[in-house]
Amino acid sequence: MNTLSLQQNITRSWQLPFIDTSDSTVIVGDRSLTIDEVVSVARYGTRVTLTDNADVIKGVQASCDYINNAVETGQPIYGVTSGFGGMAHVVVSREQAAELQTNLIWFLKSGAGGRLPLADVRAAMLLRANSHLYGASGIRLELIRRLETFLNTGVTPHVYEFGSIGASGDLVPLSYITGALIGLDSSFSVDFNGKEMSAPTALRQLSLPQLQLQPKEGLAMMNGTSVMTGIAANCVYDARVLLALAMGVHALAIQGLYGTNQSFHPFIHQRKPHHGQLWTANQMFTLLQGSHLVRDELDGKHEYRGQELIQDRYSLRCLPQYIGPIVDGVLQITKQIEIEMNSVTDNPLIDVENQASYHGGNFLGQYVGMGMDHLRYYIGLLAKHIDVQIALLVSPEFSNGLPPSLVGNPERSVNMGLKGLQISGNSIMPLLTFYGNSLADRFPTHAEQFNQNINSQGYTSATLARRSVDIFQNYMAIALMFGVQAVDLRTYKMAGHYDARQCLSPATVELYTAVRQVVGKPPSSLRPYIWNDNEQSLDKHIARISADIATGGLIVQAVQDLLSSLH
Ligand SMILES: N[C@@H](Cc1ccc([N+](=O)[O-])cc1)C(=O)O
Repeated sequence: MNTLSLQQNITRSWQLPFIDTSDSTVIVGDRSLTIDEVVSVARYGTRVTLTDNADVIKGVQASCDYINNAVETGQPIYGVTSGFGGMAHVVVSREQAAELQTNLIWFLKSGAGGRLPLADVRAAMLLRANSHLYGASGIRLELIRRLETFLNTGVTPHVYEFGSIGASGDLVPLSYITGALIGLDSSFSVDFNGKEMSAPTALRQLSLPQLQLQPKEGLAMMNGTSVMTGIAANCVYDARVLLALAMGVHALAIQGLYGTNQSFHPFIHQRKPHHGQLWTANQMFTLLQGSHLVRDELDGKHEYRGQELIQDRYSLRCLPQYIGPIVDGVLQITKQIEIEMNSVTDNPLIDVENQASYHGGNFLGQYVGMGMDHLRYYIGLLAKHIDVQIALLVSPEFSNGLPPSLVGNPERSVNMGLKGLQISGNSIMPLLTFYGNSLADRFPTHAEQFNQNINSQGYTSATLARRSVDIFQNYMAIALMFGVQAVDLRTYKMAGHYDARQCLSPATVELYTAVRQVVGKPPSSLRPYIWNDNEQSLDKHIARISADIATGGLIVQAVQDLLSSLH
């Protein structure tokens, strides 16, 4: 594997500086964080403010008081007055209780591989602060405030891409965040708005002192699902954008193929009313409304069409039945990740009201592991569907008469059209279905002296989802290029010119125009998007479109209605 390009990919979503000059703020601690809020903080630097709810602040302090009292009175509590994991039988004295926490950072400092994207680490810090504000963790407000400061000043600890089995949550990744937060040692490093430096140096620049952890604080910081959940939140956001774009691509392909709108008739779908199927049919119905490039057969009529089939092939006709379960699945994952984001994920948990603490396992990231396994699986299924649509578009026997490989200028007989683009897409699609394989079921049974003997692999599943989303953005770029060229060529067949804006449905014009703008080729009645092969670099177009998708640019804005209806 080319590690350099992998490394570049891993760091692709870095956005610097992480400082938003607008006055919008995300409040943390009200137990209602959304994925959109996580993304706005993680990627676009929206400021964070800890809640000023007095009960919340009191609860945080009360959980610390409970721990201090337990240590003073010598009560046996896991990870406070005992050793960790499979060594939980070891008794830890009051005098060693603080050192136990710092030592936890040291022995967990064992990450490997490349670095997580900064935006994923920022999401993790936000979620860790949110979790701690429930007042069930025994961690000082001062430490939680430090997470707020890091986020608002653009200080992001370096975290490795390997190291967590997603069972005790993300022990190893969170040890890097914790070490940096307290400035434990110069071997902990951070990114300070684009500058690499040691954590103690960053603290000095922020005029913050190094901190000594108190009993339970190390465990509270490191025992949790916040890193995998942060990555997952960013990936779910991206996957929802890609799902909306897939709908847009299909709407372009159906118009390029001169498909019928009849298959999206509400009568059909009300008779099989799965939520996702209804959503998909309804959205496609709207996306095609008013188009001059579809067979308008909503009245229930159908005609013999010579050598063409009387009804469309399955990739068009069964689109709602195929995409429907994917929509339902993505919605389910969204709900589960948002619950995980607003959860307390450490152990033990302190019940201040009843002056008790409970040993449990909220750190097990199975919802994230399975959720990210499923997300990658759904991405693979979406890619497979787009692949067959492209295959129809390039084959005259299936395309209702488009030129082979969507050649623009047939007079130049060396033109081969989008042949290379299809091959490139064909190299990506199998990878996406491959990434759809599950990881949660492949776990080490003996992990950590058999203590963590059931584990989610949620962290690695989430980093794979990040990779799958990145690759899918490239594939989506290719699909959009096919869609745009196809509707131009269909427009020529129907209207004798190449400006598809005049024939497309109103709901797809914006997407079409956004793609033409992003690649720097405005629509024209005289030429389709691709006329001669040697007049553009297709690779540059792929790069521009996928960068626009990754950063929520014009192309994403063009499917905003679809996105906001996805619930
Ligand atoms: N998540 C573990 C805590 C833990 C287990 C193991 C380790 N460790 O490093 O082996 C650390 C912390 C629990 O609460 O039981």
